[in-house]
Amino acid sequence: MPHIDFRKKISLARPRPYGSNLQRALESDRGRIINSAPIRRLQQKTQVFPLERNSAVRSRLTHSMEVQQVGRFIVHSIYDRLSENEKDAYGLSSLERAVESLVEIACLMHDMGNPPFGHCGEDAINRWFTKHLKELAPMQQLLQELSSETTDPIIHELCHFDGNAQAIRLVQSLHRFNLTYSQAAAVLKYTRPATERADQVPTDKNYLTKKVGYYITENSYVNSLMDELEMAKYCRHPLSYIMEAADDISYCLADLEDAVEKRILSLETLTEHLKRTFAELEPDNRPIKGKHCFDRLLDNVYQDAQNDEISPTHKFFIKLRVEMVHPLVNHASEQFTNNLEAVFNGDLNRALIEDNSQFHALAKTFKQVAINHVFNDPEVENLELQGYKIIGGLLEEYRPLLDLDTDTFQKIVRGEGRKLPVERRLFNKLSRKHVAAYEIALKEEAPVTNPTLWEFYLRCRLLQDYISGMTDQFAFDEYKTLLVSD
Ligand SMILES: Nc1nc2c(ncn2[C@H]2C[C@H](O)[C@@H](COP(=O)(O)OP(=O)(O)OP(=O)(O)O)O2)c(=O)[nH]1
Ligand SMILES: [Mg+2]
Repeated sequence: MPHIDFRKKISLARPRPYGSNLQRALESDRGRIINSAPIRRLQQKTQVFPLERNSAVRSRLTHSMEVQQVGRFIVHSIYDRLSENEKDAYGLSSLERAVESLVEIACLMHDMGNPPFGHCGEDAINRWFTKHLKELAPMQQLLQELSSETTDPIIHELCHFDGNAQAIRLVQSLHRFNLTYSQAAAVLKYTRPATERADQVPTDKNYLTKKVGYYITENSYVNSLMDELEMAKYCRHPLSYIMEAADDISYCLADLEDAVEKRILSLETLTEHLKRTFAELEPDNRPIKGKHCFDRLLDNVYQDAQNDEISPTHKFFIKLRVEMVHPLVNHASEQFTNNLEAVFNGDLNRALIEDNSQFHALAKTFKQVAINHVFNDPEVENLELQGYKIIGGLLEEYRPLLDLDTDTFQKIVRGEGRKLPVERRLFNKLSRKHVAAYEIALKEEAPVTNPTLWEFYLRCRLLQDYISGMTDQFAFDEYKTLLVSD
């Protein structure tokens, strides 16, 4: 086995270096993230149910805290699995606290770039740009002047807004958190630059690149991070696999618990759906390592819950979590150590728990039941349609800013837009932080040679930053305010 030394992947290096103690550096990363506005905003962002008023139902923040807990658990399980000699050989002996902290904070951060209204928020941004980008006045002009080789990657990128790429942008360009590269790399879930199409990437990296990972504005940052941590092109940081597994394990159960809390499913129908779906995926229904087979296990959990006089639902999910989280965590940690070389190199082209095992079938069962019986609930779909309307409507309202030519927009930025009363007022509503990032990027060396294209790209990004940074409630309120006359 080639040399595996985790000290190469877990280090003090950061864009603006300081200090010499790894533990203190990571404490400082923790502090900056926990005290940050993007983390606080997760409390009003959709996990599954948009604009949810029932506070017992998960927001992205409560979900992220649960992911943190599972992430920690996987780290402990990995360390328990390795002998002292192995830990020494892999450079992991003195890194347990560091790994635990990096994973916990990566888990807390993993959704911070997600827009309001969850999945449909991302989709709504991309639908709007796909439909309208080429109609915007500056783009029409650029399409006439420049070759498609120059414009295509930029168009591709602006039509592929992604919450994961936005998290990297928040870390580097919008908040300048100056995190250790190791901390940021643990959140870098996909490794494809947004200017590249999925079919341009080698097939042995197709999972790692199935979605865009980072934008052109963070390209040089990600290149430095990859150099510093010896990550090859399209490869990941090993700890990102743990963050991903913790997310998968957490939400597959939590989404169903929320559905029961919202009375979309009863415990009885949920139990039936789970049994039926698992039987389709695993017809031989073998006992789950050291436990009963899934049917029997579910029956026991269900019966126990019925005997609880105060809260059968609470009891059901506590028991189900105990029964499911342990095997799934053990499986994730086993996959991590069994595939240590590929995980270390970041070229394991799949998620840890997605290995066609019985555990994979378990996680898939929970996700499948949510897809078939929760996400398509009429109430959820109605709220999502509202989400589409709100995001699309907001972008439409801000469209006048994207129709201006560079010089006119620059006048507004300089406060000289008196003759453009609507555009000036719209501009004044944008976040100063986002505008500052736009202005800084314009002063720095441009990765795109045509200055008009680059400015227009940054202006579109500015709008995407603003809209995606909103909470569900803020987006809804803004929409009502701006469309008051309609
Ligand atoms: N309402 C609704 N929720 C969904 C749908 N599909 C997935 N979800 C939920 C399941 C999870 O709680 C959560 C996952 O959110 P993410 O946007 O982070 O997706 P995921 O982590 O699977 O993908 P990623 O690789 O991070 O882009 O969204 C859907 O079609 N409708
Ligand atoms: Mg995600």
